[in-house]
Amino acid sequence: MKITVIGAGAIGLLTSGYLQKAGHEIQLVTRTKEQAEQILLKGLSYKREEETLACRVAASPIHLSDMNWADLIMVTVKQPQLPSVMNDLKGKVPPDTPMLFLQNGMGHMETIEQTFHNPLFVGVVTHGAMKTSPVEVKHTGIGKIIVGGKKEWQPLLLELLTGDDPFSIEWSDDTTRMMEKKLLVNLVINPLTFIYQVKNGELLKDSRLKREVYAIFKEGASVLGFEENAWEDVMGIIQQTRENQSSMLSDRKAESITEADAITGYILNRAKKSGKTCPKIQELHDEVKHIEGENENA
Ligand SMILES: NC(=O)C1=CN([C@@H]2O[C@H](COP(=O)(O)OP(=O)(O)OC[C@H]3O[C@@H](n4cnc5c(N)ncnc54)[C@H](OP(=O)(O)O)[C@@H]3O)[C@@H](O)[C@H]2O)C=CC1
Ligand SMILES: CC(C)(CO)C(=O)C(=O)O
Repeated sequence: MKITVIGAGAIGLLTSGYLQKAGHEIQLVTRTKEQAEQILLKGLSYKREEETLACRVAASPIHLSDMNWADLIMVTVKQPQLPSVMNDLKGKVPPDTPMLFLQNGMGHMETIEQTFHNPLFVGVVTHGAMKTSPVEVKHTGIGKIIVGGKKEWQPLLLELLTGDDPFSIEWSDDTTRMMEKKLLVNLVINPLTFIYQVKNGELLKDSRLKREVYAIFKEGASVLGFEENAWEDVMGIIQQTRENQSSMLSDRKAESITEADAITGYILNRAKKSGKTCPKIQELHDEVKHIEGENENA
């Protein structure tokens, strides 16, 4: 399958590497001309434990990329970058080209559906990935990608779902629940790792942090309607990605806008609609926004 991956960050580089290895042809779309040139010159490499895998992929900056080439377009930019990417893609993607969106958080698909009437898919990623240079990514935690969309479009994605271990892609018939489960994970991990500037695994090592993790889990699970047994799943993903620097902590280090509005902000809105209060999540949200504001003004 010919796949255009938009966003050559941690997830874009990781998925491009593994999908190319699984036999797909990749066009990697960057924001800058400089990154595309480096990828063309050096290829990309993805590192898992002691093993480094390298591959060659096509690359071009978004304003020069051909959106007619691919059988599938995967969008792996972060939530705050989606509006600009959507704007760049408007009128350029053929109406029957399937598009798969792999963002953390919720709320984005409603906006995307208003602009694109293509076969749309949404996915969640539980891998840990850290970009270590414009052409290199470290696979810091093995998870999976779960995707979903309208059932009648599932056959379109079947070819993609044949990814090799440890890069498996699964289909979900219930995208809302799939996204809510991932939202609960990000709610618990991302803001705390951002605030305390620790790797995911530290959340389980430090007893004070673990208590905070549980308090956030309780509030989030109540808003999203999860039972106590969801705790095990959340713990499992923290454990799997213990060596990862969460994507929100990466934002702090890069002084970029975070995905807080689509994670803590989304939960707070949803709680408000159902008359619930989430003091702990409110506190976290305010703290992340405060630090983000300080970075912006620096
Ligand atoms: N990293 C992780 O471990 C995980 C991340 N996720 C989620 O996956 C999504 C992607 O995250 P991640 O890969 O970490 O993020 P990164 O910030 O590493 O990557 C985003 C990439 O998008 C690029 N980009 C921004 N604007 C444009 C544009 N207009 N055109 C083309 N490219 C653009 C950025 O380029 P530039 O750098 O030049 O600005 C950057 O390379 C997020 O929603 C995140 O929450 C989910 C699970 C795990
Ligand atoms: C899976 C996890 C928690 C990995 O760190 C992630 O989604 C993120 O960093 O945003």
